[in-house]
Amino acid sequence: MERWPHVVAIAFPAQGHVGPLLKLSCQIARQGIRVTFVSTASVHARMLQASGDGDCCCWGEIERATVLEGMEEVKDMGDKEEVAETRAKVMSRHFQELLREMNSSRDERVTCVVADATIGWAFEVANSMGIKRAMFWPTAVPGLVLSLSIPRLTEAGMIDDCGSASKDTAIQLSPELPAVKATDLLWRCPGDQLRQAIIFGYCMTVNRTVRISNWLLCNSFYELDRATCVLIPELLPVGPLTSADGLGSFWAEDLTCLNWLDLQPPKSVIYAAFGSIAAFSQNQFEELALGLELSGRPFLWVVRSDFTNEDEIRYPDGFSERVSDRAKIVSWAPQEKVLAHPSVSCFVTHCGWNSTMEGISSGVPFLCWPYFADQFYNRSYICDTLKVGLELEAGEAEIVVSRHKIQAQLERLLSDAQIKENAEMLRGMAKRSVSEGGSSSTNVRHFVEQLKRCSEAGP
Ligand SMILES: O=c1ccn([C@@H]2O[C@H](COP(=O)(O)OP(=O)(O)O[C@H]3O[C@H](CO)[C@@H](O)[C@H](O)[C@H]3O)[C@@H](O)[C@H]2O)c(=O)[nH]1
Repeated sequence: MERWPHVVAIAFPAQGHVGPLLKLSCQIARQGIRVTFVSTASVHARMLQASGDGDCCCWGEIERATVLEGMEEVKDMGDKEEVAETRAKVMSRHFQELLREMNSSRDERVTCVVADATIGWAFEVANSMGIKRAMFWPTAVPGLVLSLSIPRLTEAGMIDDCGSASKDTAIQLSPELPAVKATDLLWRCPGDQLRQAIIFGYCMTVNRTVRISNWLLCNSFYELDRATCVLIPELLPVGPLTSADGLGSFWAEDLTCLNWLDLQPPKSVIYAAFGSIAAFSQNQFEELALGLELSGRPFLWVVRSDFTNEDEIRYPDGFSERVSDRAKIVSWAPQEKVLAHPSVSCFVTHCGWNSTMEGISSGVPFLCWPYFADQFYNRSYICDTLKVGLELEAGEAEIVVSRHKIQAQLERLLSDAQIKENAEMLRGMAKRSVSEGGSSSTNVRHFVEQLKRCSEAGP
């Protein structure tokens, strides 16, 4: 019987995880691999609804399958740990059933499970069924090295059982990389110990996941992360994972902002967007609004309906009228297209890794305002290592950043010629890595070739 490789991809059910894995899935599918993308029914429904006509170009090339949310079995919705554990248990059980069903009802057996590193259970399931495993690391590569170092750091007393470190801690992952500060630990969630415990728990499973994985993939490119890649030689950077067609978006993109951008002068617009999770206090939201106003420049601001901790979005008095001739506010933007637009001058960001890679791909300088977890490390990476941005926030969620600080940092950023030059250089490197023969596209090709060989060899 003729075999074709069949990859089953599954991500943690959140925008920042589903998006990049779906983009990778599409690349693999375009190279002749059969791909089934697995998520929860609600995630699939959101993506389909967001793409308007119920479909977007890549879905034609990949199949969809669903696993249960796990929410059905959660007893106490207020207990975040219980929610996380129950969901993992239920999803894992259903994922196993799904794989069994696929293996029994198709001519081709599943060749490989490609899964996000945050769902260690998917690797356990695939391992127990003798299916090959590719781990996808969704954030900055040094974060992977940091996660792999947890046992050593705990043993040396540098971090405690909750992943916290004393203020003056500096973790040297490699002589080539700046030391990781206590405030930049991947799992750090200021003011939310429970969330930190959950993320630290995910990071602790990474050692095991790496051990049982046949491939390690990440959303970066070799030239960007050379110093870290030498620490994990088997790592295959396959990024930046981008797609300009809104693939995998959970919200409908407001395309009117592209027409608005067309009307603005080149490199004039401040783009402010904080990913899919970050939520501001009302006070902080107002300072941001007033800081953008004080900049005196045109701005495009993404304000999700759940962007503040209040029931509804409330702008400062008179704000909307005062900025109406130079502001565009949308609830979800076609971010990659926006960042690539010639009118955009800089990116005010929470430093989510996808936003970081998308900003790097477009050569925009960053004004960094991290909110939780890997975003603190990404901020330092952007500002201190890559030198393509400035920071805005001191690292504690409860500290309000004033409108004047926002205005001052925007001015500094936009007049910094070196940052612009560095950003432009990275843009070129990112573009080369994904073009024909570039490091990332070669890595994807090698991965695909190996999958094809595996499938020829059989299970
Ligand atoms: O108006 C918008 C705003 C965002 N996006 C997209 O949404 C994604 C957001 O991803 P990311 O920047 O990584 O932010 P989060 O949604 O916050 O992602 C979570 O997942 C990431 C990957 O693990 C982590 O780096 C983050 O800290 C974590 O919060 C990106 O692809 C953006 O292009 C849009 O398309 N339109």
